[in-house]
Amino acid sequence: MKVGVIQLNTKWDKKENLDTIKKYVEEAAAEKAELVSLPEYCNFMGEEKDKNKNAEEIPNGETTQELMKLAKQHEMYIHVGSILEKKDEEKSYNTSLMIDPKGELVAKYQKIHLFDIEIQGVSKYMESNTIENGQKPQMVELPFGKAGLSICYDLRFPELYRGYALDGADILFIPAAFTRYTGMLHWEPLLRARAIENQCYVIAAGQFGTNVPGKACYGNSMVIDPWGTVVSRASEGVGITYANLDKKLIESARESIPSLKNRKPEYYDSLQ
Ligand SMILES: NC(=O)CC(=O)C(=O)O
Repeated sequence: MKVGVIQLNTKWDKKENLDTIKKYVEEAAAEKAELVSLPEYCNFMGEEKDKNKNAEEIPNGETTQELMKLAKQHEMYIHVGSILEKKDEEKSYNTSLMIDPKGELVAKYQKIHLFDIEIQGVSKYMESNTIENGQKPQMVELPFGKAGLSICYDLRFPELYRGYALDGADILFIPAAFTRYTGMLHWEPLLRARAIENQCYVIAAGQFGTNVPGKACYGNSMVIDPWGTVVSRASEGVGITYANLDKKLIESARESIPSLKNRKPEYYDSLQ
């Protein structure tokens, strides 16, 4: 399966953001990609006070409707890294979608782990001020195999991905708006670890550059194979990078090093 991973610099202007997405989806269709993956918060990034105003109903909101049309027009899967989904007057969900080539919404995942962190002298984020966390994992069946959905900060919680792998995932989607500072330190090693330990493809579309004044994202969107090799990586800026997923690499990784089969959970499941 050929996938296109779109790296964006999403800002507050939704129309401009959607136009950029359309341009890259069209390019991916011309390149015969079967699936494109978009980053977290692909249609809007702005000040905290504007987030809820830009949240939409799913599937009836403008962004979902537009992307459903686009998927149908180009007969491809669109993995919508995330958009703000309306919850109530106070809060939204940070929600990932999978749209199939008929233009139908086939999976929806709400970010479970919210980015509430403070690095002294560097940055502070309190995603839970504006976002309500999701409460369940979500897998989706693709022609290539099963995929597990997640978003950004979820990457730091390996138990979610192990659960997906044990439930038969071949692909882990990890769209993000990873910060530049934490990205330089942790993005690639964590992504490669998730791919290696679960012997899955990892597809990680990221935001790049400054989206909101004073806050910058790391970019480095990538596809990693089940051996942990980075097979495709976006360069600096906005753009698209492609990779061909090969089922044989999943089989060879799992046959050569059967670590998923060699687990002994009976000895450590009691640890908390
Ligand atoms: N932005 C996030 O949700 C996560 C992140 O930047 C990090 O974990 O670091």
